[in-house]
Amino acid sequence: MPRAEANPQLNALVRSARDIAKEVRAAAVLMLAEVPLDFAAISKVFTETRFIITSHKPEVQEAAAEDDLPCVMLSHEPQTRQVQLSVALIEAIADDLVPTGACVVALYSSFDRKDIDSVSVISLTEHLAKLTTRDLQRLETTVPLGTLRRVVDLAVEIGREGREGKPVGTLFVVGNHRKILAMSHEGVHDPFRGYQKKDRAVSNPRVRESVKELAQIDGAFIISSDGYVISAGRILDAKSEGLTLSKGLGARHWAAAAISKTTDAVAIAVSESTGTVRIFQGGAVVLRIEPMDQAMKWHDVDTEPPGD
Ligand SMILES: Nc1ncnc2c1ncn2[C@@H]1O[C@H](COP(=O)(O)OP(=O)(O)OP(=O)(O)O)[C@@H](O)[C@H]1O
Repeated sequence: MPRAEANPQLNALVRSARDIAKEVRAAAVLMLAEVPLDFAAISKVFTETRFIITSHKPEVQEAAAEDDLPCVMLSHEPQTRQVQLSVALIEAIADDLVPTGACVVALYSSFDRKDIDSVSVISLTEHLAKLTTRDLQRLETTVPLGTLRRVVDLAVEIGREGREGKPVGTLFVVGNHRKILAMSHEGVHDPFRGYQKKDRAVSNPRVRESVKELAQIDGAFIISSDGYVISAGRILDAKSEGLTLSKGLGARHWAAAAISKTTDAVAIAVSESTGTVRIFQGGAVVLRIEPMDQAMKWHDVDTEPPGD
């Protein structure tokens, strides 16, 4: 495959990235590339640090594969560089290419459309605490963003705080609630039965507290698209045949994958053992959020992506 020539600017930036990575003990150097470069030659500079390519361009992904280098594939959507880097880092963690808490040096183009012109040092702990609304928007779900964001926030809080010093795991299924009810059965007597609608809104702080308390019971919370708790303690009956999940994920995560495969609902699982929140869509993990020490902040991205 033909490769773009490396110019002196790129060579200088690559060497700087290598030196910075060494200085800050970065776990990897991540290059967000727009055109296929001679990645094999560039990787020779990184003798002590892992070199990862990321791109939404198929020709760049092919070039990385040809050069035998790890590549995080981005989907083709108009996004800001910041969002592309966020997504790439989340995916790199999910693929076990870099550990959470690590530091990564990123090489990308921010002022120029194609030529790499910038180097950033990104601390993954701080970075991942700043999920952008677009991280959720890109999921393209029928569930309104407001509902999704509230439930994800709740899940992250449960994963981070647990209850009375004990870790707590739980499961939320959001959207298409009639179908989800039909595809599940009562595990415990529904603690929300008989409550008025306003006392079941996930936007209500009192309801959020109840959900956190009830997260300790077995089964899943079923949440409607418009953000009301429909039921709690439901055992999902969807079959997990034909699905693949990472090693170490148990029954709760298989149930989340299965229900998101058989319906267009979004399943959000909080792991009891690690506090990690995984968002499932179409039978697979589409977003993974590691537990943070500090509260997660949502950042709206208003800048427009650079044109193609
Ligand atoms: N089909 C299901 N529907 C709803 N909840 C389920 C289902 N299967 C399991 N669970 C819930 O998952 C809990 C724990 O299961 P398990 O430990 O196997 O899950 P896991 O995926 O390993 O998650 P964790 O990381 O939290 O341990 C059960 O106690 C139950 O509350």
